[in-house]
Amino acid sequence: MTEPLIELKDVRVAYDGKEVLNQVNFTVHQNDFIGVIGPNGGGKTTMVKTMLRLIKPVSGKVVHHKKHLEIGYLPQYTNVDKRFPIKVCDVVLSGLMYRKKLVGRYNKKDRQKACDALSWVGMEHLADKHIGSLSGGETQKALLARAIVSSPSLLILDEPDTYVDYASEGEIYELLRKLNEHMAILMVSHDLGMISSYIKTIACVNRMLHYHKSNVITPEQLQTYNCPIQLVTHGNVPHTVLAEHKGSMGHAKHDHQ
Ligand SMILES: Nc1ncnc2c1ncn2[C@@H]1O[C@H](COP(=O)(O)OP(=O)(O)OP(=O)(O)O)[C@@H](O)[C@H]1O
Repeated sequence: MTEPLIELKDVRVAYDGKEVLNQVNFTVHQNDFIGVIGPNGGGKTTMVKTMLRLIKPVSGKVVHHKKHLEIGYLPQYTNVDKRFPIKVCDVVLSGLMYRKKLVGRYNKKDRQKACDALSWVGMEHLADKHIGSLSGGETQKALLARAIVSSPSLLILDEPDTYVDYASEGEIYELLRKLNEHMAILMVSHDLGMISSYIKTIACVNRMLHYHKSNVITPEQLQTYNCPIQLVTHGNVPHTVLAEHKGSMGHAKHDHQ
């Protein structure tokens, strides 16, 4: 077993007294690539925000196992104002901002980190462009570069495919596969079919969390985990088989590899 990075212990979260997460016990280890799935409103984003300590649980604990655990985060809805005249490289640099005492005081080393992050996502040639001039997929990659600029131990992505088209999705997931050689990844997705060949394990979140130690899951297992999501098949995008089933939920996948 690899080193634990972050752990939720008996976590319970509520908004205005309404419980959203209950008895969540979950550990992310080094090298993990976990797909977080669940129905709308099941508590996926809430769990992510709890891990990031943006939300305080009503009870239970969030343990960061490293003293300064570096976490890169790509939120579901990003607040980049495209009308704001900021260059792509400055957006990426802003991923280092919280470390800086004064905004804007980036040194040569920071700029090199931003270049490296942009090169990871294949966008170094767009460094001096205005963020507003990028396409949806390019913007998403710039934001991914921002999330990895601090070389985090853990990268958390909340539905990274929200703004990208079908072709760019595969490209982004391939990139994540390479990044996973350097950092653990936890990715919320509504589309298990698309991500199943990239992830290693699955966390099903619907108020409670059920951890599934494989990237192959059946509709019956989803039912047992009380995780009612639809499994949709995708054209010829490579993905592993979601095991054959005879149940009534969703559609079984077929192997395209
Ligand atoms: N700030 C908030 N205040 C009150 N209720 C909230 C807040 N944020 C989320 N909720 C509620 O908590 C529940 C879980 O929301 P959350 O965003 O965590 O779910 P999710 O699984 O990420 O959903 P989706 O798949 O639709 O993005 C929902 O019922 C939502 O309306």
